[in-house]
Amino acid sequence: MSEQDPLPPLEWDPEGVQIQGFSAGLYQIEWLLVTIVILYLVIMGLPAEGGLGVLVATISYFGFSLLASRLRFFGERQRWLLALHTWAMIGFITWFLYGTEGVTGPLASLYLLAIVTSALTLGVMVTMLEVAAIAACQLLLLHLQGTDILATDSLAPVGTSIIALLIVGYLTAALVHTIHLSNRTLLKMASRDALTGLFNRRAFDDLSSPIHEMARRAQRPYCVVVIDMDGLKVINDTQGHAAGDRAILDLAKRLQACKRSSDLLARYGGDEFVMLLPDTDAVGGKKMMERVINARWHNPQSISIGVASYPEQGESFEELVGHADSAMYLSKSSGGNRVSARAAA
Ligand SMILES: Nc1nc2c(ncn2[C@@H]2O[C@H](COP(=O)(O)OP(=O)(O)OP(=O)(O)O)[C@@H](O)[C@H]2O)c(=O)[nH]1
Repeated sequence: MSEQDPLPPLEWDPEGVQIQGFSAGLYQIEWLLVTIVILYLVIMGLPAEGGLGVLVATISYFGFSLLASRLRFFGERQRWLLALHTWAMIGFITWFLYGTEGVTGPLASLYLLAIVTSALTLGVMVTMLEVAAIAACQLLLLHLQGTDILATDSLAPVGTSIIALLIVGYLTAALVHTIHLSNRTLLKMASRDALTGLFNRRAFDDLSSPIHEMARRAQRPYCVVVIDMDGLKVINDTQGHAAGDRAILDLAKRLQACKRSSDLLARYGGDEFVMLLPDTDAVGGKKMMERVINARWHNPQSISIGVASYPEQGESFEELVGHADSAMYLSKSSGGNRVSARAAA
């Protein structure tokens, strides 16, 4: 049996959670944009020329944003939906500036809302692409206003606003990237056991909950297994704590090498490990753990194992952990290095 990397893949998706969490903020930004536009129109009045177009665009954009928030687009955590929102924002702002002839005025800073939204969620590349698109839109608007876009005087205000967008977009995207990296590190630290690199108890309990839910819905079995090392205290006392640590790490590697990729393994604390075997009934779970006991392994530690299976031996995950733990103590009191299964409830 070959030894494998004891680190299972990180199964959470912090980026996806971040995108989903941002959806509420996105609607606030969109409504802020609509509020500013409506306030402007109330104070300044509709432009004499093209006023109807501006009004229709504002109402359509507000409708789009409202519909998107009601339909809960971001339940799927998809980036392209966010990109669609930012491009729609840029389109609406461009149309509004066209209608109000405000391309060189303070209203051009509305583009910041789209750029910040994009930088927070879509990364540097997309944000820079959007800045370039905004520059093209501004030049087009100047051209449509009859300005010579090659003249230095007309390029200066566009250049100033584009540089501001570049700085804000780049810095925001870079900061978000750094925060994202540190979130990953924190998540890893919070979900892994430092000695073995396996999931810790908190992560195991969190990851088990959807597996239990799926098994309940599909009426499929699964097994919870508790594994406890025999005699670790003696190793610690006679060979030192470092030898005890090595024994724990070695058992982690052995369990990792014996399990299937779909099985969940964690260090529950001290010398206790826990496994969840999806789609496995009581007979299969016991057989699998007997294979672990009998696996050819250099210097194998004696271990006591308890197995409890869903749904025969418990309706809830917590109940199964309790039963697997009692079965493990049965193995220990019977001499150790064996597997016991909880009798059907
Ligand atoms: N080296 C080391 N020892 C640990 C670690 N965590 C817990 N222990 C020690 O492991 C020992 C576990 O003691 P017990 O629960 O009596 O387990 P045991 O000696 O294996 O005895 P039985 O479980 O009854 O077979 C304690 O002495 C703990 O201090 C660890 O990370 N490293």
